[in-house]
Amino acid sequence: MSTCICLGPKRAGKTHLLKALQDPESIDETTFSMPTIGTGIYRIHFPTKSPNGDKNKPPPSEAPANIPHGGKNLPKSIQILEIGGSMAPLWRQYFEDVKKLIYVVDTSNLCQISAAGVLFYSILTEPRLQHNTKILLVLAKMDYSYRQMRNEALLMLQMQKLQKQIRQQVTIVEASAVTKVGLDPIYDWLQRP
Ligand SMILES: Nc1nc2c(ncn2[C@@H]2O[C@H](COP(=O)(O)OP(=O)(O)OP(=O)(O)O)[C@@H](O)[C@H]2O)c(=O)[nH]1
Repeated sequence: MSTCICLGPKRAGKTHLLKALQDPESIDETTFSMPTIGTGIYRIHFPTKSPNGDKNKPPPSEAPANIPHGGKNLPKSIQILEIGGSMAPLWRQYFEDVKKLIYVVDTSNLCQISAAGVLFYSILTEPRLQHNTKILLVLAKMDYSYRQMRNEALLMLQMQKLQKQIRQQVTIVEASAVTKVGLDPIYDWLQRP
């Protein structure tokens, strides 16, 4: 059963982002990710916070399944299924029992964004994703983009109009796999029940 899936157009930055979430040190500006043909599975371990607020990333082998946190058991890790951009015509096959959906858009490529918005809209209106699916929109490659790009990207995605037409609450995070901007809010979103 797929509980968390990651989608987005070709070369949007999904693999890079998931690798950076797995191991932030594994990605820098020289790293190249091959296009994902089919799907890929990533297990992401959440960084632990020490009492003084510092974050440590335990090696996966040391990570227990769950940790108590404020009286609740928050997951210690999550498995994410990445579906390659070249699989867009087949995305629908993966929409059963999805609890969390990450949609990645390349903010440095404004030519791609309108098409990315159309695909995003078709995902958000999918009946199987109406009730229990939480949505995260990642504005990726922010290290490439200038500050204003976030607003342009949201304009081109027609987010304001979209939010009025859909039932789901969409969380938006700006991120870069290279500078690691945005990784913390993504960990938080992934860890939240
Ligand atoms: N500067 C910068 N480049 C990035 C970043 N993320 C991805 N890239 C570049 O974009 C290329 C494509 O990224 P991928 O992560 O492979 O894209 P994808 O969405 O998995 O693509 P598909 O496998 O085709 O679906 C990478 O090889 C990097 O060169 C980022 O945060 N910053």
